[in-house]
Amino acid sequence: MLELKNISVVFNQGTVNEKIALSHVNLELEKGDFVTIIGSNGAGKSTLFQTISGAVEATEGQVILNGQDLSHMPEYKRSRFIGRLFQDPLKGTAPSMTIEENLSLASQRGQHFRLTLFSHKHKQEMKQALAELNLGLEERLDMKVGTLSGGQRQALTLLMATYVKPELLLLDEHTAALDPKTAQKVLEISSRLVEEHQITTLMITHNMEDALKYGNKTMIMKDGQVIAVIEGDKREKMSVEELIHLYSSSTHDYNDRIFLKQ
Ligand SMILES: Nc1ncnc2c1ncn2[C@@H]1O[C@H](COP(=O)(O)OP(=O)(O)OP(=O)(O)O)[C@@H](O)[C@H]1O
Repeated sequence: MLELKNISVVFNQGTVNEKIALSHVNLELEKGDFVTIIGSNGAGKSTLFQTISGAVEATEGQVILNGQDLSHMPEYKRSRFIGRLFQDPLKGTAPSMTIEENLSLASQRGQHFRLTLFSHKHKQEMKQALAELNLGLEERLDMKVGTLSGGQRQALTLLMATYVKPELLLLDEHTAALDPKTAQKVLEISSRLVEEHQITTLMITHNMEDALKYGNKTMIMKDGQVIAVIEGDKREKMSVEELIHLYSSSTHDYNDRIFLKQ
């Protein structure tokens, strides 16, 4: 489904500022896999997402999705079938447009955008999808998105990213800027949407509990490399303490956000 073949990313190659952000990363995912990614600061997690989404071109290696080599495809073309959410709830939605207008744009992913409002049937479908978020947004279609709270906005962004099912969804610490209660709610919505629609998903998190609670695989990164992928029985039985132990053997940076949170 998603194959990363020997991906390396070197920034400022050949200069004094040369930085190897990813080094020979290999990964093979099945359709519907939901992988949580943890790793110390600077491990290369965001660079990995940048490389998959096309914001950064790999220095070496290939990104293959459903058999198609995306390595040289520009980011805007990949965005037709790769959804991405960021930490900042302000990204991903248009604040001066209404909820309905934002969802109208999301429903046209991969087509030429036209700002058309929904037919009655589509409106009902949209209301149903909003109702499933359980945030009361289905009664506020005319509300400007800029007036929503961070959690509501991130849940809406999530709905928009999955409204037309993407082939791959990248969640880049998308709940890190929310308060803990709202973060859990948005994570639960994420997990439900991903499972319902069987969307292959990668999620970066600094929360070890969430890394084990959500998804079916957990990947640990260090110094630009994938050092472990935990899955199956081993993952089922793994406690947060064991994961922290495994993780801590990969980093000695005790200013790392994971340690500061425990
Ligand atoms: N555009 C860039 N130019 C030069 N170096 C970069 C660039 N982007 C990232 N890096 C470096 O590459 C390494 C990996 O960075 P990356 O942001 O991918 O790590 P991360 O695992 O997402 O870290 P964090 O958890 O702190 O966000 C870091 O050393 C970073 O400083």
